[in-house]
Amino acid sequence: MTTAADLADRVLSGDLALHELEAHTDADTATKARRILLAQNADADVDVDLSTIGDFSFDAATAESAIENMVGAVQIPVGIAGPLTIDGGALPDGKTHYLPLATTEGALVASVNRGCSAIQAGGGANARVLQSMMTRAPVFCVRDVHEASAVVSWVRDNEDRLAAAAMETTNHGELTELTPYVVGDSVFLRFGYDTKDAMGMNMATIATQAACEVLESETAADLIALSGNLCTDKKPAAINAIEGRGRTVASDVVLTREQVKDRLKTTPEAIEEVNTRKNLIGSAKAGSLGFNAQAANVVAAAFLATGQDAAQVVEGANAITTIDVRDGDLYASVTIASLDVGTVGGGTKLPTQSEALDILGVRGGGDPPGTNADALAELIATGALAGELSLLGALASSNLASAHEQLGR
Ligand SMILES: CC(C)(COP(=O)([O-])OP(=O)([O-])OC[C@H]1O[C@@H](n2cnc3c(N)ncnc32)[C@H](O)[C@@H]1OP(=O)([O-])[O-])[C@@H](O)C(=O)NCCC(=O)NCCSC(=O)C[C@@](C)(O)CC(=O)[O-]
Ligand SMILES: NC(=O)C1=CN([C@@H]2O[C@H](COP(=O)(O)OP(=O)(O)OC[C@H]3O[C@@H](n4cnc5c(N)ncnc54)[C@H](OP(=O)(O)O)[C@@H]3O)[C@@H](O)[C@H]2O)C=CC1
Repeated sequence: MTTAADLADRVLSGDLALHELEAHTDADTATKARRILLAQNADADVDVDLSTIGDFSFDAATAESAIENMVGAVQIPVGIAGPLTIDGGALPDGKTHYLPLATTEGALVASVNRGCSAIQAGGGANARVLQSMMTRAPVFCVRDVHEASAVVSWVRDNEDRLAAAAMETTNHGELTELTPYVVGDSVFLRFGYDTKDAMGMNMATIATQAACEVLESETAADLIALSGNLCTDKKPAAINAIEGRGRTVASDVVLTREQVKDRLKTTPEAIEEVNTRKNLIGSAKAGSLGFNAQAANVVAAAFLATGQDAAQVVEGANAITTIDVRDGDLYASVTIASLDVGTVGGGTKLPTQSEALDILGVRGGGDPPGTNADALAELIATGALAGELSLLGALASSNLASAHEQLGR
C-alpha cells in the first residue's frame, strides 16, 4: 500500500507533481502527504507541526471543487449575533434570526450583537433586495471606432441570439441586461444575469463565453479577454456602486431617543453628527466608494461563515449609511450596492459553511429559486446596519478605544 510518507518522498524527488497526489490515493491521504512534505522541507531549526491544520472535521474529498493542493483547513472562530427580526421581501414573517459571523477581530460580534439588540428594541428592521444581477463584461478588439459602432449596432439588433446562446449553458440563469461600452478600438459588453440562488460567477462566465462565440462568428470583433474588468469582479469600482452587482440590498430601522440612550449610550443627534462628518464628509474627502463605517466587517465575517467568495468583500464594502433625526427619533439605513451572495455552489457546499447556512434557514436552492440568496442578502444587510449603529454609537460616546482594549486584545 502507498503511504502518505512514500507519496511525499515521490513529490520531493520530482517523480510526482504536488497536484497529482489525488490520482494515486484518497483525498485525505493526499493532504497528509503534503503536510509531511512541508515538514520535511522546513529548515532544520524550524518545527513545522501541522497537526492542527491537519485536524479538520470533514472528508477532504468534499472540498475537491473548492481547493487544489489541499493540506488541511484553517479554523476561524464563529460567533452569533442576535436575536434579530426583519421584515424582508424573502424572509419568513416573524422569524427570529441569529447571524453567524466568522472573525478574529475581538469586539466585532459584541458590536453587531449590541446593534441587533437596538434593532430588536426598535421592533425589528426592514430589508429588501432591490436588484439581482451578476455581471461579466468581456472586452473585444475592433479596427477603429467605425467598426466599434457597427459591432454595437449588431449587438443591439441581435440581443435575442446572444441571450439564446448564453441561456443554453444554464438551467437557472437568465440574461437580463446587456450594455455595450466603447473605448476607441475596444468594445466591452456588460452582461447582467439573474443567477437565482447561485452567486453566479461561474454560471455568468460560462454563459458569456457562449454568447461571445456567436458575436465573434458574426462580426469583426475579436475577443481579447472574457473578463475585461468592466464587470467589475473583486476590485473597487464605481460601476458596481452605481449600477449594482450581485444583490443590491437595503435595510433600515427607526429607534426612539430612549432606545438609543439605553442600547447605544448616546443621542440620535450625536449619532447623526458622527455619520455626517465621518461617513459622508470624511468618506467624500478620502475619495472613498464606501460611505459607511464598518460594513465590510459584517460582510467579511458573514461571507467566511457561510461559504461566500471572500475576495468579493471588496464589492460588499460599497455601502452607504444614512442617519436622520426624525421628530427626536433616529432613522438609520444601510444600502449595499453590490453584495455577491449565493446559497448553492462554490464554498456554500462545504460542510461547516452549509451548517452556518442552516442556522439562517437558507441552505441550498430556494422556492422559488433566488429566494434563499435574497434572504441571505437581507440578513447580511441588516447585520451591517447593526454594526453601523453600534460603531457610530461607540464613536459618539467615545467608546471605541475602550471597547477594543477590553474585548479585542
Ligand atoms: C463593545 C460594545 C458592544 C460594548 O457596548 P456597551 O454598551 O458598553 O456594553 P454593555 O455591557 O452595556 O452591553 C450592551 C450590549 O452590547 C452587547 N454586548 C456587550 N458585550 C458583549 C459581549 N462580550 N459579547 C456579545 N455581546 C456583547 C449585548 O447585546 C449587550 O446587551 P445585553 O445583552 O447585555 O442586553 C460597544 O462599545 C461597541 O460596539 N463598540 C464598538 C466596537 C466596534 O464596533 N468594533 C468594530 C470593529 S472596528 C473596525 O474594525 C473598523 C474601524 C473602526 O476601523 C472602521 C472605522 O474607521 O470606523
Ligand atoms: N469563473 C470565474 O470567473 C469566477 C469564479 N468564481 C467562483 O465561482 C463560484 C461560484 O460560481 P456559481 O456560478 O455561483 O456556482 P457554481 O459554479 O458552483 O454553479 C452553481 C450551479 O448550481 C446550479 N443550481 C442548482 N440550483 C440552483 C438554484 N436554485 N439557483 C441557481 N443555480 C442553481 C446552477 O446550475 P445551472 O447553471 O445548470 O442552472 C448553477 O450554475 C465560486 O466558487 C467562486 O469562487 C469567482 C469569481 C470568478
